[in-house]
Amino acid sequence: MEVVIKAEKLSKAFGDFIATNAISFEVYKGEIFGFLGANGAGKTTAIRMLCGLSKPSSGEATIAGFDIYRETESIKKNIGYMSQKFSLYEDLTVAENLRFYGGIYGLGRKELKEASEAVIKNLGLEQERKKLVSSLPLGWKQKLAFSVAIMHEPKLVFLDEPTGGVDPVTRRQFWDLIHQAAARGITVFVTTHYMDEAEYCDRISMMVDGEMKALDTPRNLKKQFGVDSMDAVFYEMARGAKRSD
Ligand SMILES: Nc1ncnc2c1ncn2[C@@H]1O[C@H](COP(=O)(O)OP(=O)(O)OP(=O)(O)O)[C@@H](O)[C@H]1O
Repeated sequence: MEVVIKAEKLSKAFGDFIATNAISFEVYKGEIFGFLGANGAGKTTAIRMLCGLSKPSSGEATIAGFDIYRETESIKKNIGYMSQKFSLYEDLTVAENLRFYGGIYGLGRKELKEASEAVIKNLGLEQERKKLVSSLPLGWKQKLAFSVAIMHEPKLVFLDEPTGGVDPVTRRQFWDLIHQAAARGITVFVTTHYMDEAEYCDRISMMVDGEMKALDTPRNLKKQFGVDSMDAVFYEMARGAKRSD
């Protein structure tokens, strides 16, 4: 299996406080990897290091084979990123947003046109292409934002609570898009607070107080804890946590 993320004892301290404490794990090509943990568990800090945005205090990691200390430019070209706070330009149309971001990702004219058409068709936005993004429902904006984040076919996409605030049906549709991307070989690294979503991941890791306390398939984790839902696994893991953010 091709390793897309490899982290070894990756740590980040802010003064005396260790936000992320010696986490080690691997994520494979095309895998949907859930990165769970209560607020303040250290997820965002870890993602920032993996994207090459923040220098670790210690430890090693590679993303698509590139070193997170020395090859951050190559990492940026090979990843996509979307968070709940990531917003498209509300005062640009759907088509203009696609053109704008495609340009930033360095797509050529022909590639950009093809990729934009593919997104519009896949999301069924043919009638909306000339509408301002501000006029779209939140769920559509999120689906569009995700599609934009993978327009350049990155090896890996980071999704930081991508579905916050939308209803279960729309979340389900969003996850269909995630599965499509993974089936094309894009690795998906996703944080969520929704435990129904955790069930859709191939493997789940659980961060507690900066440490990675569990890493397995949802099925094995439920078995390990003798419970029948990811909700119960999460509760069992998080209830001993000291941090409350
Ligand atoms: N720049 C910083 N300086 C000091 N402390 C920080 C800094 N960034 C994060 N922290 C602390 O590190 C801990 C982990 O924060 P982090 O944002 O990584 O958690 P998280 O798991 O992503 O939580 P959330 O789900 O709320 O985003 C928190 O206690 C936070 O206050």
